[in-house]
Amino acid sequence: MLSKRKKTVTGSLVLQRQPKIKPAKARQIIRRFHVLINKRRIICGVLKLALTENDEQRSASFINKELKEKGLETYYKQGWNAPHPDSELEKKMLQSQKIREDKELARALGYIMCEIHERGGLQNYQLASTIGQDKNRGGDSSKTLVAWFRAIREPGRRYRALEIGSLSAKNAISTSGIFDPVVRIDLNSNDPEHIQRQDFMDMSLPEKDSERFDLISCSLVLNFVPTPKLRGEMLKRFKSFLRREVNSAYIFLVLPLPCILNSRYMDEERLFDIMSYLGYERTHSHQSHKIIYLLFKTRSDVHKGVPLEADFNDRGKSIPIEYGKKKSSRTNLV
Ligand SMILES: C[S@@+](CC[C@H](N)C(=O)[O-])C[C@H]1O[C@@H](n2cnc3c(N)ncnc32)[C@H](O)[C@@H]1O
Repeated sequence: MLSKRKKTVTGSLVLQRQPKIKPAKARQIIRRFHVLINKRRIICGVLKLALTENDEQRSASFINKELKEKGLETYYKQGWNAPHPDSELEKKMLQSQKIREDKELARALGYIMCEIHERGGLQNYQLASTIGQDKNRGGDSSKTLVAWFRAIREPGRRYRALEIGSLSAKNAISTSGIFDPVVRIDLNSNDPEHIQRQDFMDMSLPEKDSERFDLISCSLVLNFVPTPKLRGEMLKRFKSFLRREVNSAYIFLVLPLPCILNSRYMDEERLFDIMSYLGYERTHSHQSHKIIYLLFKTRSDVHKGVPLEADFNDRGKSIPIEYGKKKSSRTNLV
C-alpha cells in the first residue's frame, strides 16, 4: 500500500500528509486500476451480477450477496484470499473473456475485488489521479478555465460552480475568488470534509434556479465513464444543473486528446455536433500536448426554463445521445 493511514481510537481515519508518488508509478497504478475494473465488468456481465458502476461500496456488497445466492461464495473467497500477485489468477483475470466456468470466474473476481478494496487499489488510484494536478507537473486544468473566465465574467457577479470529479479543494476553481460556492463531488472523495462523495448521475436535480450552477467543471471525468450511453447521459444531464435565468451558463470540459484525435467513433466535429444539439456553443478551446480544454456556454436561442424531457423530446421522440458511438449516426444528432 502506498498510502499511509492511521486510525484514531474510535476507528475513524486520520488523514496523513499525502505520500509522494512518482509520475511513472502513478501512470502504472492508473493503468492497473483500469484493467481491474474492465475485467470485473466482463466477469460480472457473464455471471449476471448487478454492478453499480459508480459506487464501489455498493458493488462490493451486491457482488457478495449475489454470489452467495448463486452458491459461488467459496470460490470468490478463494480468489480474495489468494496471495497477490498470484500468477495463475493473474492469467485468469487477464483472460477472463475466454473463461466459461462460473467457479473460475468467481475466483478471478475475488482476486480483483480484494486488490481494489483490501490491497489499496482504489485508494492508490485516487492518490495517483491527483498527481496530474500537481503544480510541478503543470497540472490543474482549472487554471485554464480561470484564465478564460477572468476575461468573460461580469464584474461583481457571483458564479456558482459544480466541480465533478474533484480531487482537491485547493485548485484554481476553488482559490480564484470567482466561484462561490464551489460544490465539489467525486465518486470516491479523498477529502470528505471538502469533497462530497457523490455520483453526479445520482445527484438530486435542483428545483430552483438559485440551486443551479453557472458553471459545471467536468475535467478528465467523461473519459472515465465506462460506456457511450452513460457518457451521453452525463452530457445530457448537465442541462438540469445549469442556471436558466441568466444569459449564459458554462460547461468546462477537459478530455485527453486521443479521445477526439485517435478515436474511431469520436472527433471534434462530432463532439461539437452533440453539444450543439444539446444547446451549447463552444466559446473557448485549447489543446496542449496531451489534453483538450473546452468551454461551452448555453446557446441563447435555446429557450430557458423548460423541463429537461421537453428539451430533448421536442421532435416527438427521445433521441439517444451516445457519446463515442459510430460516427455514421451523426445525422441523428444535428
Ligand atoms: C482522472 S480523475 C480527474 C480529476 C480532476 N478533475 C482533474 O482534472 O485532474 C477522474 C475523477 O472523476 C471521478 N468521477 C467519474 N465519474 C464520476 C461521476 N459520475 N460522479 C462523480 N465523480 C466521477 C472519479 O472518481 C475520478 O476521481
